[in-house]
Amino acid sequence: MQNDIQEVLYSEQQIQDKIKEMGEQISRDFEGRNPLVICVLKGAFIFMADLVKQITIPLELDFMAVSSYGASTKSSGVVKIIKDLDISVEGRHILIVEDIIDSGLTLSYLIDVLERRNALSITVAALFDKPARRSAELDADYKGFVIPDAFVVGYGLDYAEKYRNLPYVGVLKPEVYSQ
Ligand SMILES: O=P(O)(O)OC[C@H]1O[C@H](OP(=O)(O)OP(=O)(O)O)[C@H](O)[C@@H]1O
Ligand code: HPA
Ligand SMILES: [Mg+2]
Repeated sequence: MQNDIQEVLYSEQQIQDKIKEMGEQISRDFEGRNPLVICVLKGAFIFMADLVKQITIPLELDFMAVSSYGASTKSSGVVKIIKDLDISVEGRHILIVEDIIDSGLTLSYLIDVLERRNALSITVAALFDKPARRSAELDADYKGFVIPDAFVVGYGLDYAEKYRNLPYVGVLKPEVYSQ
């Protein structure tokens, strides 16, 4: 697995330090709002677990699974809901937790769905932002790292379902996906 990585972008420690800062800021901003924190599976599962441990105010959490990449490094453009939420978003302050915003299609689709379900407010926390590839106009309210235009894996992020369990985030060697 390590042999398929061209370069480590962020170490486990750098990621944890950033998440601590994000959690502190979120705790201050959401005081008294009992947010419903939504994890966008599968990619955000590790970030979600680490982030909520750094949030010190009461919250509820739920999970939604969406997919648009499959075994490709480019978005199919079609976002599919694989698992929907259990808790109603109506009248709730929502914090969407995403691992990465790339084209922005997943997030714009999700925001649209949650607005139509009458969420009171929708805020986004994304660990990685890859602005070079954006086709939908949006940005995260809480952002970890802005990354270059490369396909990254690890810390929840996959290529064809592999590499999610790497504790750091790195750039995948192009020969791994172009062969
Ligand atoms: O901004 P976008 O171009 O839409 O890309 C970002 C989305 O793509 C990935 O999910 P993916 O569809 O690969 O599903 P996964 O989380 O199960 O890997 C990632 O986890 C984000 O949810
Ligand atoms: N890596 C893994 N999954 C992704 C990426 C990426 O760079 N962009 C969107 N989904
Ligand atoms: Mg994926």
